[in-house]
Amino acid sequence: MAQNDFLPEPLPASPLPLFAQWFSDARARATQPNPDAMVLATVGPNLAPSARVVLCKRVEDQAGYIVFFTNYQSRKGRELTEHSRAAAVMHWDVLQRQVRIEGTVVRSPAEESDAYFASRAVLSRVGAWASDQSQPLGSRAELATKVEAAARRFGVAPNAQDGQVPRPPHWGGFRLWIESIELWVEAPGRVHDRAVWNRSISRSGEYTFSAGDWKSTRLNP
Ligand SMILES: Cc1cc2nc3c(=O)[nH]c(=O)nc-3n(C[C@H](O)[C@H](O)[C@H](O)COP(=O)(O)O)c2cc1C
Ligand SMILES: Cc1ncc(COP(=O)(O)O)c(C=O)c1O
Repeated sequence: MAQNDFLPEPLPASPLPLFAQWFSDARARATQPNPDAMVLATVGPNLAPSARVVLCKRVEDQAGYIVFFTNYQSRKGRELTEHSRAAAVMHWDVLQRQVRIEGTVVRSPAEESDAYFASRAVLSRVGAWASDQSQPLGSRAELATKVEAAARRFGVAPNAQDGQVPRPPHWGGFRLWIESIELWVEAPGRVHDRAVWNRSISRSGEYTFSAGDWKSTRLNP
C-alpha cells in the first residue's frame, strides 16, 4: 500500500466493505504466514479478560460478522458460553493497518461447522478429537498416545492424506457479530488515521442479529 493511503473522506456509511477489502488485501499479498490471524479477547470469571490468537476463517461483510473455529470446551469456548461479548484485533504490519472489532458471539450452525471441519487436513481433524484443549496434560507422550488412539478409532494411518473423521460435537465455529469496528492506518510522526463505526444489534434468530445504522467517528491517534 502507498504510504499515507488514509481512510476515505468523508467516511463511508458502512465500514464493512473497506474492512473486507483490507482482509482480502492481506491474504492476497500474503503479508505474513497467517494473514488471517487475530487476537481474540474474551471475558472470564470475575470479568477478567483473556486473549489468544485464532484464525479468522470468514468475513461476512453483508451481514456483518466474522467466523473462527475452536473447541467449545476450551478456555475461550467456556468463557464465550458464559459471556458472549468478545473483541478481536487484526494487525498487518506490512500494510500499516490495524482493525479492532467488538461484538457478541453465537455458535455457528452445525452444518457450517461440519463443512469447515471436513475441509481441514485429516491429521488436524484427528488432533481435534485427541486434544482436550486447555485442559492439563501430563506429558507430550501422553498426548501422542491420545492422538494414536483417535487415529486408530477412525482408521487413519500416521501419514494419511485423507480419511473419514467426523466433527467432534465439542468443536465448531463462532460468529462474532460486529457492533463496533475501528480501522487504523499508520502515519508518520505517530499521527495515525483512525475512525470507529458503531451500531446497535439485537438478536433476531438462533444465529442472526438485526442491526441499526452505522455511526462513524474519526478519532485522534
Ligand atoms: C497463528 C495461530 C493461529 C491459531 N488459530 C487457532 C484457531 O483458529 N482456533 C483455536 O482454537 N486455536 C488457535 N490457535 C491456538 C490458540 O492461540 C490457543 O492456544 C488455543 O486455542 C487455546 O486457547 P484457550 O485456552 O484460551 O481456549 C492458534 C494459535 C496461533 C499462534
Ligand atoms: C488448535 C487450533 N485449532 C484450529 C485452528 C484453525 O486453523 P485450521 O482449521 O486451519 O487448522 C488452529 C490454527 O492454528 C489451531 O492451532
